[in-house]
Amino acid sequence: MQKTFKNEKILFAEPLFQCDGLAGFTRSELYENAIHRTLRINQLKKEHNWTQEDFDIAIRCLNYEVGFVIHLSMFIPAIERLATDDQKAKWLPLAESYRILGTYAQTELGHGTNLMALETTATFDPRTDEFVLRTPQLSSMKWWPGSLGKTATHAIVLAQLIIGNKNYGMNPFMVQLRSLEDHMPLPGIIVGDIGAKLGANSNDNGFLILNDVRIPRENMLARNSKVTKDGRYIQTSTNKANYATMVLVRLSIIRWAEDTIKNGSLIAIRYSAVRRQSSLQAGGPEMQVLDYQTQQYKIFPSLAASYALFFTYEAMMKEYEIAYAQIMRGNNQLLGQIHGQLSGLKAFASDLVTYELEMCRRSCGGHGYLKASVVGETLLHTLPLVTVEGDNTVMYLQCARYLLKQIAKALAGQDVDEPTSYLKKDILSYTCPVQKGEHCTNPNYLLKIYTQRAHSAIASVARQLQFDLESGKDQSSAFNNNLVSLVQAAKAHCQLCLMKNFVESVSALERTCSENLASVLRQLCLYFGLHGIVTASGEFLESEAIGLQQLEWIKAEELKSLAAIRPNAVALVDAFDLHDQTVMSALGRYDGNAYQHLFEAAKREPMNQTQVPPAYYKYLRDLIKGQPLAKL
Ligand SMILES: CC(C)(COP(=O)(O)OP(=O)(O)OC[C@H]1O[C@@H](n2cnc3c(N)ncnc32)[C@H](O)[C@@H]1OP(=O)(O)O)[C@@H](O)C(=O)NCCC(=O)NCCSC(=O)CCCCCCCCCCCCCCC(=O)O
Ligand SMILES: Cc1cc2nc3c(=O)[nH]c(=O)nc-3n(C[C@H](O)[C@H](O)[C@H](O)COP(=O)(O)OP(=O)(O)OC[C@H]3O[C@@H](n4cnc5c(N)ncnc54)[C@H](O)[C@@H]3O)c2cc1C
Repeated sequence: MQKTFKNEKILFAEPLFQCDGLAGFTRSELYENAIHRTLRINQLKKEHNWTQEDFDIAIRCLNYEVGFVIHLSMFIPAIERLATDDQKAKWLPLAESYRILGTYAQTELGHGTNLMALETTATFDPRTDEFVLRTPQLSSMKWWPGSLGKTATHAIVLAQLIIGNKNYGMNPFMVQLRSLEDHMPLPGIIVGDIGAKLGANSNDNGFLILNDVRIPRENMLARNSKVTKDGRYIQTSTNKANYATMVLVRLSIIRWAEDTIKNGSLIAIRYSAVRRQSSLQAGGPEMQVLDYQTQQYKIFPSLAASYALFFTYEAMMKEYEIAYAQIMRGNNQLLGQIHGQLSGLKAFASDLVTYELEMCRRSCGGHGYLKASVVGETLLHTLPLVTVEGDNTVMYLQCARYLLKQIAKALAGQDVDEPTSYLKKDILSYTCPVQKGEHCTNPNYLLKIYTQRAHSAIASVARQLQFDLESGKDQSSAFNNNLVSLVQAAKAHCQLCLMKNFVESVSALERTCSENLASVLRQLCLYFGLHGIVTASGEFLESEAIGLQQLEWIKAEELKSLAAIRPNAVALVDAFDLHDQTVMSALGRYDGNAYQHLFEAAKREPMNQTQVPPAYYKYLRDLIKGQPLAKL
């Protein structure tokens, strides 16, 4: 599924990219190693004439265990999206050649979600033609930005623009943090690392205090708004245009989520094919645990999610490219649509994979708790995806806000955006397409069920909001009263998007691939659809997209499809074409020698490098020999 990386052999021939050693690394070593890796990939890019796409795939092959993540994923894209042509000409070549190292400093100790409430100020001083940047109190210090702690020489700082006594809202400013001579913080800047995290510890997420730091007026990134020498504020685009970098990163998170769940499902499925435990027949040979229906029930959702997210990322990438091209030409017509879609899908994708990865970990039994299994490590690395780039609840609510606008348009007989075109249908004329058991095997029927459920969830919360407003509640309490239903409506829309992308992509592939392959993909798509209905059955029933009889058929078909997927499960994860060095798991190796690799990993354990541990001489010797213990 991943475009085969023709240079994989070159990459993994280097000891630097052989990951087995990372487990015993300290934070400093992880940090240094990550930087070393990115610089070496850059050298390889030059040595072998790799394209930017090759470079990006190399980073994915290394599971993003590289340095300068925010420099590459936010700092450079922010310059591209928020700077004028002159500013781009000045900063992009420096950033692209790593002569300046950047971060995106938006979140503060006191606020991450509510951007309007950010406290950092950039006050224009017309006497010197400068902005004065200030974090006025403890809660205003920047807190979290990746690479800020120890690496970044520059930051794009998001701050409230103040001219005279007037606040013109959040705007981006290029601020130099450290000397390019000796890397020391510049005057007025206090900067450091925020401390160890649950995962992603190669990254130096940092804090930043700005004490009246002066930057030239030209350092305000001025593609969307600028300040003239005489202190006039000129806005050339919507104030939301400065949020453009976040939209891109939300798209990247869908891909990140896809990559991690592919790893998880691959490890769980390969290991479950190797692992034998018990038997259903007395005295019979022990079964591969993958043959237990319960094991399939635990793991196949992650297999199906891997493919669903792959197709959804591809579809969203196309939508994004169209929107981005328009936006860069100054046409913001698609801004609301792409923001609404990507905020919901970022949340849905990250929710889905963090849940399923834990299922993958559990399916590996005790060995899943070993670092060498890598599933747990992957989960820890993936957990922040539900928070970064907008907490998921808040992102669902952004998506819901978009859906409410769309349904209002539909009800008023106006045109709606293509991804919400289903809202134009007559919701009352729906009849469930599944009228007998065998109808459940038609993915297009399931798609109709998903559509009705999403439509109904959105219509229902829109009605309830209307009712609350008409009963005298003010706007904000009416909204607060319906937040849970709004999130549910957004989830229903996102789940429909995944199902739709899956069904449409498989139909498109059917035209070009063999019937054997097509039928395997159709089966997986069908399973994805059935499983989604069963896990949210309450909502599907409540929306009357299905009745109890349909649920019974769908449940039965879901179980049947587990058995149908089983013979192809290993091939379906092999098809991800992931190198052992990418997956890094002792349990999920291509050769299936899970036990041998686990033992090798144990032998490499630093604790095993001496037979007798230092603690023996300190405590154990006297204890074992019955000697009185020294005062401890
Ligand atoms: C959207 C908000 C929640 C609210 O914003 P406002 O207060 O301005 O909204 P309003 O309610 O007034 O208006 C809503 C209005 O605006 C439109 N809108 C909102 N956002 C956008 C947008 N992006 N584009 C277009 N339009 C937008 C919306 O549609 C409404 O329009 P209408 O009025 O017409 O209806 C906002 O405050 C918000 O977005 N908050 C979230 C903040 C956020 O996302 N911060 C991100 C900080 S950077 C970050 O987190 C970086 C993460 C690292 C990413 C690396 C890749 C992931 C890897 C993670 C895994 C390992 C980690 C390794 C890296 C590391 O450690 O760093
Ligand atoms: C690993 C990692 C890397 C990061 N990298 C960066 C970076 O490079 N640059 C950067 O600027 N930031 C970065 N961040 C910060 C990140 O963007 C924020 O943490 C994120 O946007 C969430 O904001 P918050 O922490 O303020 O959460 P909060 O908003 O405080 O959320 C706390 C709780 O309140 C709820 N809540 C908040 N507002 C609402 C609302 N309006 N309605 C309903 N519920 C609400 C949330 O759902 C959540 O349950 C990073 C964070 C992490 C964990």
